[in-house]
Amino acid sequence: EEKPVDPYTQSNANAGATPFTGEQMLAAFRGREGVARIVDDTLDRSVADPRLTDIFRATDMERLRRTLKEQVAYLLGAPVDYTGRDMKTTHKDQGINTAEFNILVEHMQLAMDKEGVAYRHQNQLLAKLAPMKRDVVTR
Ligand code: HEM
Repeated sequence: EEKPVDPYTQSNANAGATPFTGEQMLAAFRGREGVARIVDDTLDRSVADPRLTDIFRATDMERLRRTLKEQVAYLLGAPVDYTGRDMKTTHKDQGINTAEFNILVEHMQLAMDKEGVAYRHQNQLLAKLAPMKRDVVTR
């Protein structure tokens, strides 16, 4: 069961970028089921990584898995709303540095490889996520 969070205004703008148009990108990620597998695998790898374990110690993983799946599906053009918080509010007290940001991206690349997502499509998603670094990295 998810833990309650402080009230916030729900908006797709909280996803931090505008989605791809058309159905091609979502198809390249094997649809919402592929996205779910990629997010679960990325988070499994991240939580198990001794370089990141401490960061996720207090995290409601059930909520993170749900909202990250929504966010990625939304950005890939799926007809779904992102119901999570914005990237700046979410990460402001996490103390994440650039090295840790890059490690999580590497885990996501491995997860996308495992799902069989072509590099061209992987890079298109990563290019959309990259500018969020300024809201995620605080030290
Ligand atoms: C562009 C990259 C990233 C995206 C798109 C992203 C996305 C998200 C989302 C959607 C949430 C949940 C929002 C909510 O609860 O409403 C979240 C929370 C969180 N993220 Fe990220 N994240 C990114 C990078 C990172 C990195 C690099 C780390 C650590 C290495 C990280 C650690 C966390 C933690 C610990 C939480 C839970 C915060 C809490 O417990 O309140 N994130 N992230």
